Amino acid sequence: MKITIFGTGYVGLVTGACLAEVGHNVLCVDVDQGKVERLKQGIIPIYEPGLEPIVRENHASGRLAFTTDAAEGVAFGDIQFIAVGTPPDEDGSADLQYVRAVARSIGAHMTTSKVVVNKSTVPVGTGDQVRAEVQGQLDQRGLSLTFDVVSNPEFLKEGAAVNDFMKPDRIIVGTTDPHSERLMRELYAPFNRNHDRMLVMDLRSAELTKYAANAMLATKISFMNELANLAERLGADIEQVRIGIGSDPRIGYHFIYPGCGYGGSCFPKDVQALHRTAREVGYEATLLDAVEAVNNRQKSRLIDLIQRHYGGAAALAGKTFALWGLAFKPNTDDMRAAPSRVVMEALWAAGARVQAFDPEAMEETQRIYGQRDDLMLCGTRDAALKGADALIVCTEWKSFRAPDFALMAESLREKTIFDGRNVYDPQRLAEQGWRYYGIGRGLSVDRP
Ligand SMILES: NC(=O)C1=CN([C@@H]2O[C@H](COP(=O)(O)OP(=O)(O)OC[C@H]3O[C@@H](n4cnc5c(N)ncnc54)[C@H](O)[C@@H]3O)[C@@H](O)[C@H]2O)C=CC1
Ligand SMILES: O=C(O)[C@H]1O[C@H](OP(=O)(O)OP(=O)(O)OC[C@H]2O[C@@H](n3ccc(=O)[nH]c3=O)[C@H](O)[C@@H]2O)[C@H](O)[C@@H](O)[C@@H]1O
Repeated sequence: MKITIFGTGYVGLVTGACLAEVGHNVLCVDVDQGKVERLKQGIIPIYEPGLEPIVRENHASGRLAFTTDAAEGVAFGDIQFIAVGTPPDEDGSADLQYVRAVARSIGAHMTTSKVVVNKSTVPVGTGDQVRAEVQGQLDQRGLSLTFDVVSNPEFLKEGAAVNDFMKPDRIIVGTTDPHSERLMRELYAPFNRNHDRMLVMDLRSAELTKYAANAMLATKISFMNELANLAERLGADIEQVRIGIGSDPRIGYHFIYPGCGYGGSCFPKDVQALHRTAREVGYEATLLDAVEAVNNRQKSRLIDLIQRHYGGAAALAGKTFALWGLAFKPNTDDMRAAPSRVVMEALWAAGARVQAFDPEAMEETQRIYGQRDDLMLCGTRDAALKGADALIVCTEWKSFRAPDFALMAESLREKTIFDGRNVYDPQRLAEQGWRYYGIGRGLSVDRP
């Protein structure tokens, strides 16, 4: 099939590459000329495991092409995917300007029937707006062409995007039109061989399913972080509690890791946007409000622990901290809403210096913060420790899991670790003379 995808970000590029990989012909359109030029040369703008080879191979085979020309894009695909950003507006609602702009482009250029598939995460009712934008352009051109608007939200995770797309848990398709459903079944047939993963529903339900999934996942995390803070005060260890509750199949072990808060481009913005949508229809979503508030507080948890250890914010001036993990999670270079940023910025505000290392997000950190006297980007994990007062872990990259603690003790000025992801064993470290602070590990810290 011939597919056009508007937007070559995490979702658009992964979708394009994976659809081409199974044999479809894909044209990706982006307004960012530099990005399109780099993609044509096989340069991938993001770090995403497994993405580069499939982009290169399918581009070379001619099944995956890139352009900035919207008219060319609209002419190409029977299916027109919208996969552009929906960032938060000032009031927390989703900013739909990019989605609307693509819908207008489609209406402005189409000359034959199309199925417009929205993959961006959008508030309930956006499908109607997309339909109105396309129709508005057709009306202006005096054309009467048939088209359908389908919702097909994406559930991939950064860092595992290719695998998630190739082996989806479910494929949500929001349409009541039989022709669109047939087309979507044909499109996704290669991903649907083992058993039927396609769930067809009305468009509004599909739009809400996406927010419901992200809000539920964010709720699990905030719940665990709330419990972690409680465990700390009660002298319990949240890691034991996590395992204890995870063994109940109704709860499960997945996605209940406490930490220094959830980040990334989606949970923070989607929880906010759903909260905003609720308000618009006269419903106060108390739970969503709490999920967000707990997360915002959690991102400062490491700073609270650090201040407590040193006896207040003023005592941080002149100190140097080694910081491992800048990306908002492992296996990505994405730093959008990363907890590390809250930690670094608070340390700088208190007059401390940071020696940071991340396996993939160093360039992104440089791009965001530029050159600063109080930030040293170090080439290796171990180099970041040299002469620092203590270590802070913000992201649980695999290579941080089993460091040589004896060697670390020689590099650091004090044997102190602030572990925002509970990677290490407090008992073992205590035996080796370390001062260890984790999240919700009441046994390892002085109780207030
Ligand atoms: N990042 C993720 O892991 C996931 C994101 N989503 C959702 O998917 C949507 C896209 O997210 P990302 O891929 O992360 O965004 P992104 O910000 O990485 O990429 C968006 C791309 O769209 C391009 N663009 C903007 N206007 C355009 C236009 N008129 N025509 C063509 N291209 C245009 C931008 O230049 C950019 O390259 C969002 O709604 C997001 O919430 C959904 C699931 C996972
Ligand atoms: O809509 C989206 O964009 C995507 O958002 C999330 O994916 P992503 O943000 O890439 O990453 P996650 O693995 O979900 O992690 C999000 C944040 O939660 C944190 N987290 C995750 C799991 C956990 O148990 N505890 C925890 O603190 C991570 O450290 C990270 O900061 C969802 O998992 C995807 O299904 C969804 O498609």
